Amino acid sequence: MDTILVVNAGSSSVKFQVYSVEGEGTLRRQIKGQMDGIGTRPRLRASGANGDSRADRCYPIEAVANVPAAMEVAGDWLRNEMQVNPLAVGHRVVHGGAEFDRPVLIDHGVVARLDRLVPLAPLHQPHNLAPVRSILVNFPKLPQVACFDTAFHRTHSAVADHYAIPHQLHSEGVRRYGFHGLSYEYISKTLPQIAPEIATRRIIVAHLGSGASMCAIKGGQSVESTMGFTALDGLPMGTRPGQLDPGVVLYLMSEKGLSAAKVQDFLYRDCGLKGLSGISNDMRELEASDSFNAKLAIDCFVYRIGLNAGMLAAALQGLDAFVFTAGIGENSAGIRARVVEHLGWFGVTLDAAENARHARLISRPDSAIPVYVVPTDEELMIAQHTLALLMNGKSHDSRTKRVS
Ligand SMILES: Nc1ncnc2c1ncn2[C@@H]1O[C@H](COP(=O)(O)OP(=O)(O)O)[C@@H](O)[C@H]1O
Ligand SMILES: CC(=O)OP(=O)(O)O
Ligand SMILES: [Mg+2]
Repeated sequence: MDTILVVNAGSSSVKFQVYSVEGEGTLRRQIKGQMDGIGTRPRLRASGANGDSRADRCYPIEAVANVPAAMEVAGDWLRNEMQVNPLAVGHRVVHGGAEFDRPVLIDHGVVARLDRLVPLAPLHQPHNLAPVRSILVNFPKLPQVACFDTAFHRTHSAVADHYAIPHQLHSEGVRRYGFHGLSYEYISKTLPQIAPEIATRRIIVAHLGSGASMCAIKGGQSVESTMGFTALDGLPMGTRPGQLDPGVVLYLMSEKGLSAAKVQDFLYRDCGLKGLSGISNDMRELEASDSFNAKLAIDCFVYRIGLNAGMLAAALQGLDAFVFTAGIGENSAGIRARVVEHLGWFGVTLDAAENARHARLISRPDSAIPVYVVPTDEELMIAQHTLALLMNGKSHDSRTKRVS
């Protein structure tokens, strides 16, 4: 069977899918799995084509302490127990910089150019590139495709993409890229089937996972994102602070004597829900906790989502729908209810029963706008892009290029 393997390394999980390639270039999912809870409660779960369980294994925290360890466990399982021997591999690569505005076939030159972006995504890019390199060495003939989190946001206006800093820095690439683009692309492509009446209108999508961001989408295209140059900006995340006065960074360096490397580590690993709560970066643990600081962390998280919704509604000049997705957005009825409360000023009302059962539409009929829960599928986007590049030598979606 001809298959495509998709690898998606996030900040707290490694997700993978295997698709068979059938007649006329149709993709059929054969295996879907993930190792999540990395660093807290590592668990490998995978299912087959019919949703049948293929694996459900918990690991001691020290056995899967980080993303590379998770990748190794998942890779061994796919090779040795599932005998996966793919035709091509599609990778999520978080940062495509100014150069990569669409998926690309990988060679050594591409890897070298993507390697230069490691400082702009230190929590992800090294993990994204590690399997790419290992496959290039061990299976040099196996086609590999890189699909970027940043690409979907290349439709932003020049105004949205500029920081108010001297133009020279913008030309060098210091600009607002935005991330989670594969997830937003999937939602944007899926909405015409599930909610055609709003699909081309003004939508905020809240991708609330270990990394979290929100995207303003109009006419199916990204117009604004809460994330910028790096995946540090915007909402508080599992271990990242989100929006932070740059003065705090100066203070850490000049008054606390932290080196640039220490500040980087601090901002990517010690802040966000973990830093605020002092307990965990994992929303499940915070929701289960009675601690004052766990509650504070959740309060800050939902408050900032509310604030950023106002900002994105301004970018869209109105709002026609709100969509929740990713680990927290898809699974936590409690957080969704709290966020909708913050949208109450706008006339948004929640159907508590539908929210509790994770229905697709969770707002009441009298709500000012509908609120949806749409499970994301970054891996399907990657598989489609990978197949399109294999078949045509071009990307699945040649998006309108930004004019700037
Ligand atoms: N049932 C749940 N309730 C609350 N939070 C959940 C639930 N399931 C997953 N999550 C949260 O989702 C987050 C992981 O989301 P995910 O989108 O998989 O992140 P990433 O891709 O960045 O690793 C974690 O904070 C986890 O606690
Ligand atoms: C860009 C980013 O934050 O990704 P993730 O949510 O997968 O960590
Ligand atoms: Mg993710």
